[in-house]
Amino acid sequence: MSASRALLSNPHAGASPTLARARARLAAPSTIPFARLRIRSAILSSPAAAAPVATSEPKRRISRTGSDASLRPKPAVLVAEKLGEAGLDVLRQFADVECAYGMSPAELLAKVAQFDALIVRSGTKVTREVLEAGRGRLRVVGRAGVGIDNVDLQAATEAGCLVVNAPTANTVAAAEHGIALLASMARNVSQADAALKAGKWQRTKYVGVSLVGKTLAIMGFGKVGSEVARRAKGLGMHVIAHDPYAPADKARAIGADLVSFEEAIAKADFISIHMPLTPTTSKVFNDESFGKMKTGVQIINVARGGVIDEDALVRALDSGKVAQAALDVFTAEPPPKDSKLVLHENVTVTPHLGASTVEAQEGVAIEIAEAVVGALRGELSATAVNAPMVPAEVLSELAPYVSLAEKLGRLAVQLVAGESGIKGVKVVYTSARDPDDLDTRLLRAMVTKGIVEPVSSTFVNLVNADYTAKQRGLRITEERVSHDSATAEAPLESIQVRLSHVQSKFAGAISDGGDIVLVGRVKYGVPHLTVVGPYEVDVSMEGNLILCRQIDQPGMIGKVGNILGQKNVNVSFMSVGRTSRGKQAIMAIGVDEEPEKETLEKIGAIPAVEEFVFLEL
Ligand SMILES: NC(=O)c1ccc[n+]([C@@H]2O[C@H](COP(=O)([O-])OP(=O)(O)OC[C@H]3O[C@@H](n4cnc5c(N)ncnc54)[C@H](O)[C@@H]3O)[C@@H](O)[C@H]2O)c1
Ligand SMILES: O=C(O)[C@H](O)COP(=O)(O)O
Repeated sequence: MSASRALLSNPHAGASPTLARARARLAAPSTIPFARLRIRSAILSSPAAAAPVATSEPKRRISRTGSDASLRPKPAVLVAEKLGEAGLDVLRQFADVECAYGMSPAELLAKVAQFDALIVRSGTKVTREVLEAGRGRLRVVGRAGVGIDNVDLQAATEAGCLVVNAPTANTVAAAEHGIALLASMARNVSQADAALKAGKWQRTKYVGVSLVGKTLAIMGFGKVGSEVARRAKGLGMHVIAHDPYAPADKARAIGADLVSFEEAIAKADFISIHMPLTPTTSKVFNDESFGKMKTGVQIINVARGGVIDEDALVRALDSGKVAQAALDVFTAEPPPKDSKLVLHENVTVTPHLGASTVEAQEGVAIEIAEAVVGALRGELSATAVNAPMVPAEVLSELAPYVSLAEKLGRLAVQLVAGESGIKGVKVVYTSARDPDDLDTRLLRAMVTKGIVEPVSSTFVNLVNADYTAKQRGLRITEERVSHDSATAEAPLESIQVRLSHVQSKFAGAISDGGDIVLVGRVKYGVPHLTVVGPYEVDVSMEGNLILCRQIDQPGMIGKVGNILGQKNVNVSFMSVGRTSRGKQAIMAIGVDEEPEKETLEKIGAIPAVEEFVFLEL
């Protein structure tokens, strides 16, 4: 069995022979490059043992953890924002803890190199500079909360620094804050309160609207959104939800109907936003979407400010299209003092208080403290959001398959129709290798990454993939098919990703069994897409892809190529697959850049073309 396989084995199985071998290899510094040893040490070994302190190391405080470890310094943890006492207690049992709240960026930069771990909330920017300054010592960043948009994950990964968060402990607090804003906004509580304190008794001016029987649209049906839905049902509201990736049965169980974005915003009396800030959701609430809402709609946002175009919201409030908004989060935090949005008379604001309850802060503090201590001990973390821990030789063999697995997942999720939730994912590996010689955990993780990351703020890696899939109700099953080949040189022949019983925005991707099916293989080290639904194609998975289903007839390649060529869109690959001559065919076209909407529409307007879809790889 190869060493690479050993390192992909279950890390929790401490006594397993594979892990023992992996550890033995790592314990032999003469054969392991230092960088790899350091990466590994962040996951499995005791940090102090794995990274002995050089005598020249500056400012390292030495305190003793007991006779057994009398030569080991305790790790040092810097807590940069208010953390609950229960969490601090957990940390203090293991590490030297310094709480330095309210540091300026310069103070943080000056201090960070003295610590093994840094804990922040959303108010501290953990920038590339901070991570560079901590390089060599800082090994863990703990985000005491969900959103990690204030941590430069790429820089952390490059610096070999593990980032962990606390994704569950503040869910209920955020949901309760959403409900508080909903009720308070509907009854003008903040405006009436301010007026009365200014001496005005205005009973007629502040007549509110009732919640019972009204339609609430939950935009983003994840942890917080589904808890808001539960509570709104209790208030007698009719709840609809939009989340293209949420399981429909979870929504049904709560009594919410999953609908399209358009339907949700058109039908809602109240809209509550709970989607993460991603390139797709950035400013998704804009002039166009406000225009499609009911006049007098009321909007709550406790997710991230950037999902709303704030200037457009001011315009919608001024015109009366949006009657009121209640906002806990802003594009810039804190927002400018003269922000028209914050000062608008029909807007209720709170300073990012969603997670700020006594209970949530204690819960988050414990959740993050345990995650940070575990990471410092070198254990695998269920809430790691990055983890550069696959050794080089494993990656060099699996790298193209890792990329293939992620790209198949990424393509598959983009083929899912807006209203349908993903229920089950099946990954089929065809390989000539003995099953024991192929650990598919990394590949499965990458399929999950491909499916989840385009639609969420979650970062998926080898450590947190299964956890993430479970959290999202994604059932991933795997099957191995033996490939009768003379050589087992290549680890895999092909990978198939199958999304069961979903609707697709591209009917050609649906196989006979009603599933979205994609198959890919590695050719000359490059991932290729080889099957879409029932069609065989062969297209390199680089850049972007246009899939086009048409009646099989001569001249189609020329027509499509011409349209793209006229618009200077470079075609990298083109492949046609068909079920039988003269019937339907699929054209897979690799393009270097995204064609303009009109160019794609021209392709769609070719009479023989039945459907097309543009996909980002
Ligand atoms: N105000 C606060 O203090 C506070 C507290 C907790 C969470 N949050 C924020 O709330 C948001 C949700 O948190 P969560 O823990 O529920 O996350 P989550 O990942 O559990 O849920 C997010 C949901 O949004 C869905 N989604 C992704 N793209 C979408 C799209 N284009 N349209 C509709 N839905 C889409 C995802 O499928 C997922 O189900 C995050 O941005 C988080 O940072 C804020
Ligand atoms: O993402 C989160 O967890 C919330 O936005 C809370 O942020 P906070 O920890 O700064 O309150």
